Amino acid sequence: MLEITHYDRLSVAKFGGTSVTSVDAMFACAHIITSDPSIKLVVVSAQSGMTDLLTELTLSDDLQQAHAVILKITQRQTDFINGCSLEFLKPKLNSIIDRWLEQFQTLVNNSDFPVSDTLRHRLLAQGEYLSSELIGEVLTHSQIKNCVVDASQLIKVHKLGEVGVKPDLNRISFACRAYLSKLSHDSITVTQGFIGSDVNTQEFLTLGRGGSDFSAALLAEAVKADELQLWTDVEGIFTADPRVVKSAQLLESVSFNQANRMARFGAKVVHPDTIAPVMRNNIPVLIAATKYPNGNRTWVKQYDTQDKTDNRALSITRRKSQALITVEVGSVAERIDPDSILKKLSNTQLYSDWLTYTDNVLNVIVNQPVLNNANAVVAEIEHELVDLGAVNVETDLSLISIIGDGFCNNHLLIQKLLAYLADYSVRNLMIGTSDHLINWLIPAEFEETMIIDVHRLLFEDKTLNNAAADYDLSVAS
Ligand SMILES: Nc1ncnc2c1ncn2[C@@H]1O[C@H](COP(=O)(O)OP(=O)(O)O)[C@@H](O)[C@H]1O
Ligand SMILES: N[C@@H](CC(=O)OP(=O)(O)O)C(=O)O
Repeated sequence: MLEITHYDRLSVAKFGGTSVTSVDAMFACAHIITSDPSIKLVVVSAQSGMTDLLTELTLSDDLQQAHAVILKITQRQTDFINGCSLEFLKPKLNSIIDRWLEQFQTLVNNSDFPVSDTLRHRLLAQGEYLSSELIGEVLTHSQIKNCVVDASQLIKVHKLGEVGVKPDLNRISFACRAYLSKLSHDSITVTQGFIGSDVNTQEFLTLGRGGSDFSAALLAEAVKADELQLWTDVEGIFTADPRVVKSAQLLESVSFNQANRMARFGAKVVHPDTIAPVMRNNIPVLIAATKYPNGNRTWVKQYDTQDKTDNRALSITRRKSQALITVEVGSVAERIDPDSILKKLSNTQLYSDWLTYTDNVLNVIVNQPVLNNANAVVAEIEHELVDLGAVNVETDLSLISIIGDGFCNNHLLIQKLLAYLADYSVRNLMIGTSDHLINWLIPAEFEETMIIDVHRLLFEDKTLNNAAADYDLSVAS
């Protein structure tokens, strides 16, 4: 295996959507890179809002609709240039945008609508291609020697049906090492998050919404980085989404396991697949705000002892747009093997990490947008079970989770939580399956009020804090 020997220390820094959304924000990224010579690999997302626009475009029924979205994208780039206060930089950035727009329009004009799956991936990826070229230019103006590399040449994956991708770690590692070993030690590499390609077919692929964190983690693993840095619009991981709970408190340090659970249960600040690659390699992760590079931050790292003994609730998270599929599997005499239903579900994008089977009723929570794409499967299950039981699908739910360690043994906390939840039509409350997670479903309309209230209960209520201490279980202060 090729060794990368010419760096004393190597960090991968990923800059999210808001960090590349204006020229000023890009200069803030440049400042961070200049201040930390260990940063050799930079991963960028699309400017915030761009992937939403590109998604809208991929859903166009015809070229006319697609052109209406192109107009919005063009306006966005005009605003980007107008927001640049450095006149000398404008022509360079303008020429990058013009070239990109021309290629983008050609791609759209040659497309058939509705777009094919292959084309959908290619269109979705264009936001990252643009932002990487733009930031490359800003870095050059900041005297940072850099080279922009196409991530589809680095992030090699296996396409899993229509469902997703599985990274090929050996191929990613080989591609990254081959590339970095040729790079001079005073140059950094800029690449796109969110983008990859199939190892066998070379088919162009994207990694799913928010997937740039995952790209950065895979690259950190591939080059055996000393550190992964996720630069975003908040100072780290908080006790709740700070946009929802103004009094949310920053967590200075969380373990890989804790961060993994928070991400999986909806703390959007980290993509759910990010932690596995860094955890495998014990690579610490810094999460910090691009705007306040010297401000507070969260470290995600190996933390085994604390993990087991801390006994505290750490954060409250939510997964929006959830659907609950309830399948009545039938009476004991004539019941259908729930395995066959699970197999059906697992063959679709309806993959779920939350299911129960009790009293001949199978409950499965899935992401609603995915459910909408998989209606045929729901109909198929419904058809098979028509004589035996019913399939019911409830939509517009949110999955609220409390995540921590050992806090499920805090009797007073549980008592107060249940008393609070009693006033709501809570569904599928899960307590005690593990001592680090409690979660439940709630109609989306109650979600924000509930998060604010439960946050107050967990993290701001002094009585509960004292009671928790009585049980030798402290709630995060
Ligand atoms: N527990 C949490 N701690 C911090 N941020 C959170 C949490 N839960 C959700 N978020 C949201 O995550 C957002 C950052 O993620 P994202 O928008 O994907 O950033 P980026 O585009 O930089 O990758 C924050 O603006 C915040 O609203
Ligand atoms: N462009 C992608 C990738 C991404 O990770 O974005 P962000 O870092 O802004 O969450 C998306 O919007 O889903």
